[in-house]
Amino acid sequence: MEAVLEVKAVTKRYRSDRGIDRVSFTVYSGDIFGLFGPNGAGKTTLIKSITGLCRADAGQIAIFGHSLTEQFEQAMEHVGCIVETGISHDYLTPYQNLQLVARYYPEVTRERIDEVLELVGLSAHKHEKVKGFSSGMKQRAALAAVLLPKPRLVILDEPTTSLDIEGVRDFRLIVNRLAQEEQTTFLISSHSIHEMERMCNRIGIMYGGVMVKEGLVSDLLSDGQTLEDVYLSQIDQAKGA
Ligand SMILES: Nc1ncnc2c1ncn2[C@@H]1O[C@H](COP(=O)(O)OP(=O)(O)OP(=O)(O)O)[C@@H](O)[C@H]1O
Repeated sequence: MEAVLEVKAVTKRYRSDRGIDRVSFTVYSGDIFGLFGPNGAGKTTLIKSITGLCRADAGQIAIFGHSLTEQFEQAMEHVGCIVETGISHDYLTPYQNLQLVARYYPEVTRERIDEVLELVGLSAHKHEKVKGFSSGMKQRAALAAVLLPKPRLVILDEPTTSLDIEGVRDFRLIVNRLAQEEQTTFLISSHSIHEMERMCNRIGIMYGGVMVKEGLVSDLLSDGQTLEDVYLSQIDQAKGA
């Protein structure tokens, strides 16, 4: 199994003395990796460190075998990410937004733009300005832009926050479909284990800046436990430690 993302002993401390401490984990090709933890656990800090939006104080990160610090461009070449808010221009339509993104990728065709709009469920709205969209529709438009060049690793920070129940279900279907049809690997953070339970094959649980548990969902579940049981018992243990 190919290691797509290797994170080794990554530490990032803010001036507040909070942050993340010696976080290590690996995401393998084809994984849908769910990164869970309560507010302030360090998920966004970890994702920002992985995507180069903030510089880790210590540790190593490699993506597709390329060091993030020494070979940033190669490391990020096949990565698509949305951290905090996705980028889409409000005064343009989703179609025009995708045309803009496509200018950076000569291999992206008009058919691919239509395919991605269909995938995220925006075909019927592709010629309406993003300005009038609900936050869930804006999230779909941002996701379309990330998926356009067929990234091999997609990193999403809290992608389901503005989605309604149907939107969460659609998101899950999109992720599963891409994992199967385009062999896309995912790293997705969330505080809602319910939403991700049916999607992830591997999870990491963070608390207080530390990765308290990590592994295959199939290994973590035993004796009829749900992922929520595993999550809550890990958080309780970490609180008591
Ligand atoms: N720019 C910053 N300066 C100082 N402290 C920060 C900064 N960003 C985050 N922190 C602190 O670092 C810790 C981890 O925050 P982070 O945003 O990574 O957590 P999170 O798991 O993503 O939380 P949430 O689920 O609420 O988004 C928190 O205690 C937070 O207060």
